[in-house]
Amino acid sequence: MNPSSYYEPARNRRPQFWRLAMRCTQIAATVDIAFFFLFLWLGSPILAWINIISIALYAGAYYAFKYRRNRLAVALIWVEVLGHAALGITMIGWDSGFHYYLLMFIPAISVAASKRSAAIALSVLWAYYVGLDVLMWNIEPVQPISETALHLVQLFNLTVVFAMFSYLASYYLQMVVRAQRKLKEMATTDPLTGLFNRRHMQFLAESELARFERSGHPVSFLLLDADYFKAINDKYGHETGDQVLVTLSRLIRDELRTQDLVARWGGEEFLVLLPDTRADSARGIAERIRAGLESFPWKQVADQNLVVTLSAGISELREGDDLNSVINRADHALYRGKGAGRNRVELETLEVL
Ligand SMILES: Nc1nc2c(ncn2[C@@H]2O[C@H](COP(=O)(O)OP(=O)(O)OP(=O)(O)O)[C@@H](O)[C@H]2O)c(=O)[nH]1
Repeated sequence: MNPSSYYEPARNRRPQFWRLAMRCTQIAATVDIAFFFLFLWLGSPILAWINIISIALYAGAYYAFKYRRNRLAVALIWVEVLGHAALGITMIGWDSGFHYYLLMFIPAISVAASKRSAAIALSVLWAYYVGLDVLMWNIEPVQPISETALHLVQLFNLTVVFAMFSYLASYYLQMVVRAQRKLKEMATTDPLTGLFNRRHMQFLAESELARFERSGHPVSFLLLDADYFKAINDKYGHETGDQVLVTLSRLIRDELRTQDLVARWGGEEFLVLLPDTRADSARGIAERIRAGLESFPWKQVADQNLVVTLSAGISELREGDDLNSVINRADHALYRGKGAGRNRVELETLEVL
């Protein structure tokens, strides 16, 4: 158990699991309604009325879950499944297949309980299952039904358990896929701007470098840095600063093609990788971004006086380059632009090579 979940109340942990448990109580109650009619039809009114008790227990469990009394809900489900299995088996025999339902607890226990509690609960479940089996070797069913009817009940139970296991498996698969997607998103994107984060951009850029080595297609890099961003934060506050960064990211993204990659490289610094683009064309793109920012109605974000500009440095990948060298050249060009008064786009120069 990790420390954060230790301090969380048990009922708040794994909400998807409890939602699934609620859905299962609904399904189980529906199955018991079907059982009620099946046993009436088979001429076993006692077994039919046992299902009414089961439906009441599932209804109780459903409302207990709804009002977050999860412990009570789980207790009611245990009572129902253990009781129903024992009654069904002792009344009409082991071949009725009521014991299959006990197996449904195995994944549920493993997911919901801590390791130690799961080990205890699974041992108790195993003992109960085996105990019922041994008992039925030694006694005859109390209210036997015809062999055909017994077969019918077994088929029904088997089908329900198959369907429920399939449903649980697909639900868990869905949950795992969703969690994986979320984790991937968290590992690769910057939470504020939604752009790639620095680490993921490094990974993507390395692949572009490898592609360049194979194909020799041109690749350009733009390093963009907001001007006087500290002053924006100081004057308008950090929250407005954040909004400026979000808007800036959107404006940059809007000027790029789908194959271009853009990342938040640092606090107020962005790196754009332009595949199949020469430095001259990259300059045009950077100019468009710069001009777009200049003409953007920033008063939407803060007040009338907010002005946001950026400086950009450009480099083009050359043979023998690694990621550091090509970004370094863009960085030098960027700081030449800063030194020359900001709100400028500068190309790399040969002396930095
Ligand atoms: N609001 C906000 N500010 C940030 C974030 N990340 C970095 N900053 C701020 O960005 C500012 C960058 O300041 P500097 O590096 O001095 O650069 P600058 O003020 O833009 O000056 P020049 O780059 O020289 O034009 C710092 O005050 C950082 O605190 C962020 O996520 N949100």
